[in-house]
Amino acid sequence: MSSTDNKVLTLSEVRELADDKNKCIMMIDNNVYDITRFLEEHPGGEEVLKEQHGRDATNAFEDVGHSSDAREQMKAYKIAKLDSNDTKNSRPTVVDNSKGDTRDSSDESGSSWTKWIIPLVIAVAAAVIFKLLSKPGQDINRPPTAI
Ligand code: HEM
Repeated sequence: MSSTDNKVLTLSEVRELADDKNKCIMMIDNNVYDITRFLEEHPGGEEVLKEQHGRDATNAFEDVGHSSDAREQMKAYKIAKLDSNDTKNSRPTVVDNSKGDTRDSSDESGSSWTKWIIPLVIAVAAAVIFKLLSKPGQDINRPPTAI
């Protein structure tokens, strides 16, 4: 855990930070990043990042389909979380899974397991039904036992 884990910035504080045009500050998924140091290293180039300065770059970031390596890398540039009062307004174009709920990103793990649990249940049910149906013709070979 880094010291930035507990830091929270409001949208106006982020905007103040972004007044410094020599920096590159952006919000992705309700976290605030200072990626000034990363500009030159970014495989996608500096320009695309500079365009997002002071903005919510969640959509732009997701549209590229960044690798898990990229997601790992970005943690090093996180400076704070976005204040939960500001999370809705800052990402108006993002499809909001939490229906306006502004709890933190631990919600996401909740929604991701639901994606595979339904197919899993269906697969298990199908396997059980298949097993029941394919039991070698017990009823045919074995006469009913007299009581
Ligand atoms: C801290 C934030 C970011 C990090 C750490 C990061 C990192 C990376 C990395 C490692 C790659 C190489 C491909 C991959 O591994 O996915 C990449 C490619 C790229 N990134 Fe980013 N990125 C960040 C933010 C952004 C943003 C906000 C945008 C869009 C505005 C963007 C646009 C691109 C583009 C266009 C590519 C090139 C994709 C390609 O050539 O296939 N990145 N980024």
